[in-house]
Amino acid sequence: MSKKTDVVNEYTRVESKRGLSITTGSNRVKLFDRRVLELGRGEYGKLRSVIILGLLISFSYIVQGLLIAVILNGVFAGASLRNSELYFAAVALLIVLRWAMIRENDRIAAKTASSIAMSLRRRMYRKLYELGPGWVSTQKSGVIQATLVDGAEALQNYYGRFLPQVIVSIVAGVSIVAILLHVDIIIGLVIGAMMIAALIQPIAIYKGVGKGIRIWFVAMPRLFAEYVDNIQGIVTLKSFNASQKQGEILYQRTNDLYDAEIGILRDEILWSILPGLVTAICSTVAIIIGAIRMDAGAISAEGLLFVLLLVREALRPVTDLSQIIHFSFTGMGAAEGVLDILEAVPLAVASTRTPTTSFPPSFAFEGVTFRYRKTDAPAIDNLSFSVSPGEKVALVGRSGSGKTTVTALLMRFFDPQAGFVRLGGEDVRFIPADELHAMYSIVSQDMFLFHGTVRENLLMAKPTASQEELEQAARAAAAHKFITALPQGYDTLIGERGVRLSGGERQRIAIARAFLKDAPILILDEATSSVDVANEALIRKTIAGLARNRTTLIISHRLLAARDADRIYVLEKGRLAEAGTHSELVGYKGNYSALVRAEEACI
Ligand SMILES: Nc1ncnc2c1ncn2[C@@H]1O[C@H](COP(=O)(O)OP(=O)(O)OP(=O)(O)O)[C@@H](O)[C@H]1O
Repeated sequence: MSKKTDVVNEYTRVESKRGLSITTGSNRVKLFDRRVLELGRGEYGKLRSVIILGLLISFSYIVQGLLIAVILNGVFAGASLRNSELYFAAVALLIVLRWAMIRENDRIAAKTASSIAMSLRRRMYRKLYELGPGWVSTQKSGVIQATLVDGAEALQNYYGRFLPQVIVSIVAGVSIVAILLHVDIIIGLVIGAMMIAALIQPIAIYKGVGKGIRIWFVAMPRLFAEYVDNIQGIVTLKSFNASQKQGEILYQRTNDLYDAEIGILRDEILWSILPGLVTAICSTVAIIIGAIRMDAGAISAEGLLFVLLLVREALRPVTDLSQIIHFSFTGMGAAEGVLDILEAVPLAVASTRTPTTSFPPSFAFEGVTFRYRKTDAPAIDNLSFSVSPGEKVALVGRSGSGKTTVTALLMRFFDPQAGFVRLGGEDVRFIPADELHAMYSIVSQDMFLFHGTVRENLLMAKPTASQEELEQAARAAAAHKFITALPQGYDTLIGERGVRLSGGERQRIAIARAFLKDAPILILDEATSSVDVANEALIRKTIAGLARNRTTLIISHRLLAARDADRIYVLEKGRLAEAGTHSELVGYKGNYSALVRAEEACI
């Protein structure tokens, strides 16, 4: 498949997913869309000052035209220029006032536009948080970033500049036509019709530009996502010497973007020539019609003068609008990505039932079946198991057997297609997300440390913790010693993803966070997988302390970690294959004992 076909197909796929008219081949012109207008509902209050100033600026041009017509009428009537001094002063004052209003309008419009972008980003961020890791994991992080940054920026101009100008142009245009109709009905009608024609011409070339911009909004996030992937995976790329192949993909994505941009540029050149041409044609037609009407005795010479001065002003709102109409194309292109996020449906809102009556709580899966996507084989298949309050249970099984998916369902990042996940006997769907998440402390193989100090990363688990509490948790996690050896101790910056710490050190900070959170259920998902043998012994000891008085779920494909559990559940392709203690399962000679033999053979 050629590169260009590829991006167009991707574009078509995205468009068709969104049910846009463009895939039907109709290329329907859209400068407004109900969903996009509704999306900006919270922002419209901010536009009031921009619209009022815009109208004042437009009306200042009309009044200026009227004043000049009066002055010129006086001159033609043989009156002394001295009689017009007041009018000259009024024109000068108008020009100064308008200059001040234009400056103020630019300032307010820029401020309003960036406040809209900020507000859209906040809304998207809140929505992403509400959608949670389940939804986010189905998207490319680069695409989300591009939508948050570029999508919001394109829409800020749509709401902050294009929409106010539409209102100003309509009100000013209609007012001028009303005045012209009052002077002469034929001239009013002709100028009105020409104004509509002048407005339609940029929309007519929307077909090309609009589609180009929409393609750009597919090509750009794809390129961005590719860059993010490559930067995040730079170590892997280097170690596999795969940078050339990835470079070719990047080159292709850049070319897609280049093609889209060249297409837009080509249409834009045509579009930038047209407004001037249309203004010249309209003015000429107005002169001809005005002369004909004067010849027919319908209007006076003064009336014609007034009409000619007003025609220029009649076209100003239209040309002002043509100059920024591209904001509507980019806005509509960007809106789709923003709407994808804001209209995504989160899991149904929970009621406010109390999660559990006993501490530590029990939890259970009852006939749970879950597929990540409709067509996928189930990751969890009719799974039932329970964990009693304070019990330490291990979930083991081969890679891909569904262990981590069990955690995701417990945390309600996804809802199962069948069955129930219960916490303290309560269906997790009825427990408010905050309360549900407060029940778990998770230590997993890939704990995320944010760019910030050790202290900030620890406080995430308990923002009100004192230094003493931090140190107590760090000691319990065998982390205090290495933290104090860092250049600034607890105030040491540990960088994005904690890159300045070793895997074992990161893991111990994650365990300290779990100590601080002090939640009644502890989930250990391959908690010791990224540490060396000496550290593993240390961490296993700290984890044993952490598990005391908590309901604990140990997820591991290494059986050493599961050996001491009160009960072991063995998963096989998302189903429960065996259950029992270590000695019972070894004696049973099923999957578990096969895993034990395999592990012993490796050692
Ligand atoms: N986000 C996802 N989208 C689609 N399929 C997924 C996703 N995450 C996991 N799967 C699939 O679901 C199944 C269970 O995966 P899961 O990560 O729960 O297994 P696991 O037992 O924890 O594996 P491991 O021990 O390797 O971590 C696998 O077939 C996996 O490919």
